[in-house]
Formats: sequence, C-alpha cells, structure tokens
Amino acid sequence: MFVAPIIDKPTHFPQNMFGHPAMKIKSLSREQVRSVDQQAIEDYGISGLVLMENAGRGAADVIQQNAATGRVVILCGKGNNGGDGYVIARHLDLMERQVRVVSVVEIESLSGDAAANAAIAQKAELDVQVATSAEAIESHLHDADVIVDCLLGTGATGPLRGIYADAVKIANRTKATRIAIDVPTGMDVDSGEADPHTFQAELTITFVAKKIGFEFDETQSLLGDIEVVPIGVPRKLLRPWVLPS
Ligand SMILES: NC(=O)C1=CN([C@@H]2O[C@H](COP(=O)(O)OP(=O)(O)OC[C@H]3O[C@@H](n4cnc5c(N)ncnc54)[C@H](O)[C@@H]3O)[C@@H](O)[C@H]2O)[C@@H](O)CC1
Ligand SMILES: [K+]
Repeated sequence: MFVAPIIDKPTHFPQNMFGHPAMKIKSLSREQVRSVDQQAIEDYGISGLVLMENAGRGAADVIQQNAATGRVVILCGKGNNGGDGYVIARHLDLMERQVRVVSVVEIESLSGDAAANAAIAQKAELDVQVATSAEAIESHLHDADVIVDCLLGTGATGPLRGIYADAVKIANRTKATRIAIDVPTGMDVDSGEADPHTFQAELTITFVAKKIGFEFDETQSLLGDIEVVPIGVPRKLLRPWVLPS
C-alpha cells in the first residue's frame, strides 16, 4: 500500500492556503496599496493581468472554502475591482459552481485589464448579464445563494453614485451570503467611513494587505471575517511594511 510521505512543512511560518509563508504585513492606506500595485507593474514588470489573475484565483479559492455550495452571483462595476469579478467567475466555473456575473455598467464602458477579463468571460460563454436598472439587478439576484461584491474597490471616491447604491441596497436586502472583494463597496479604505448603503459582508477578501480603514470598530460589522490574499507582489516591494513574525 502506498503511504504518502509526511512533508515536513516549515513550522516556523504561519502557512496560508497557498502553502507559502504568510508574511504579516501592516495595514496599508489606499495610496500605499495602489502604489504597490503600480510599482509591481511599472518597476517589476508584472502585468496587471497577472496581478488580477492572482487576485481572482485566490479569491475564488477563499469563496469555495467559505461558501462551498449554491449559486454565486458576482456584481461587477466598471473598474479593476469589477475585473476581479470576471476572473473569480472563470475560476468558480472551473470548480463547477453555478456562477452568474451581473455588470451594472455596459461592458463596452470597461477598459484595460477589466475589459480583457470581461471579454474572456464572454468568449468562455460564462453567464454574463448587464443590468443597469434596479429592477434588472433585482431580477438577477433573487436566486443567489452567495453574492460577491466586485462593484468598487480602492478606486472608489465619495458617496455611492446611482446604480452602485441601488445594487448594494438590493444585495443587502437578500438572504444570500455576502462576500466583499478588496473592500465592501461604500466603505472608505482609509477612514473606514461607510456610506449609508455600504455592502454588508460576512466575509471580506482583501488583496496584498488589510486596509487601514478596516481597523475601526464601526467597520467590523460591515467587513465580517477578513482574509488577505497575496497577488504575487514581490516581498522586496512589501519589505517596508512586513511585521516581525
Ligand atoms: N493591477 C491592479 O492595480 C490590481 C487591482 N486590483 C483590483 O482593482 C481595484 C482597483 O481598481 P480601480 O482603480 O479600477 O478602481 P475600482 O475598480 O474601485 O473602480 C473605480 C471606478 O468606479 C467609479 N467610481 C469611483 N467612485 C465611485 C462612486 N462613489 N460611485 C460610483 N462609481 C464610482 C470610477 O469611474 C472609477 O473608475 C482594487 O480594489 C482591486 O480589487 C486587483 O485586481 C489587483 C491588481
Ligand atoms: K468591492
């Protein structure tokens, strides 16, 4: 009988699900995390598509671990937070989950890495719907067991506008499990200030590091549990913020 060898993983580092040491990193500000992404792209030559793929793949794994059954509906906005949603959809589909993407903007209004991943999702014939009215969004959320918030991430500025506020209100009214990607839509990543219609998450999957706005008491009820997903940014780039393990 074949007995699998015991792989003696290094025990001195807390292992995260990706099997590599999960460095403890300080909470970062909006400006810091956006500049880390930019430096990874401009100074290290890591394509934004690779960062987005790592983000979406990692988030899909965490979703599968925390909400392993039922239909997943991913609400996507116009920016790269929305782009993450198309990557998440592709990887959940590969896990044979029922997945629907609901874009609250016309797909043609997307650009860059988000547009690239929306096009891949459509070519892959994933279930991608465009819903630019509250009624249309409602029609696509009624049968959701899990709702993933890919509406706004670190690019959000000011109070929620228009269809984004509608989408969050409708999502908050459902019985579905709600999972926020990078930051719950409506929350300011720096101040923790929350729009009256902030996405109420049971779980927030955030990239690279926690955000400084996550440290305030009043934001805990909107964040739920927090999981940090590494997206391949080199350790050297994160060195200024690594905490002693
Ligand atoms: N290459 C990268 O920089 C990566 C970015 N990632 C994702 O990209 C996100 C940042 O993406 P973006 O910078 O495109 O920004 P967002 O995806 O947060 O979207 C911002 C867009 O939404 C609109 N908007 C801003 N505030 C609004 C408001 N209050 N109401 C309505 N619309 C509003 C603006 O048109 C803006 O273009 C991160 O949070 C993360 O999820 C990850 O994929 C990791 C890699
Ligand atoms: K979000």
